[in-house]
Amino acid sequence: MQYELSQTFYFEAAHTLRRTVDVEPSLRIHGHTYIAEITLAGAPDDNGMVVDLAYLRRNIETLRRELDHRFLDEVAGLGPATLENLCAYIWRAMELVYAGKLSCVEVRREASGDRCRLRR
Ligand SMILES: Nc1nc2c(c(=O)[nH]1)N=C([C@H](O)[C@H](O)COP(=O)(O)OP(=O)(O)OP(=O)(O)O)CN2
Ligand SMILES: [Zn+2]
Repeated sequence: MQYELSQTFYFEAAHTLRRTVDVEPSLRIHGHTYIAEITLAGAPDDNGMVVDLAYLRRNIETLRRELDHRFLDEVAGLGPATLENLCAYIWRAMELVYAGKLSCVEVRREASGDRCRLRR
């Protein structure tokens, strides 16, 4: 039996974006509230847990500090601060800790209804 265990967190950050539409406002520094969700999949251990959520929250907090109240253009390794690249960045960070168990990373902006999911 496969279980999916998720934890959601948010971060607020600024960025610019090079685009072919809305060129000028996108190049201006602006901010978003991002909501991210990390999903781990697997079978429960003898304690009945896929992973202990307390550890997952600790690892997320380390990652959150790299993104919250940051200018995303300056975050090393992120690239253009799109939802796609944020999913990839979070995936790489979580994959280091939860290698075989990481199943999905989602990043969304509720204000505009934008959402991106990266799955194994
Ligand atoms: N494929 C993607 N396209 C776009 C992304 C993205 O992450 N992936 N991101 C953006 C922008 O960050 C942008 O600020 C959102 O712009 P837009 O869709 O034009 O909407 P608003 O400017 O109205 O957004 P507000 O959040 O309401 O300011 C664009 N495209
Ligand atoms: Zn933006």
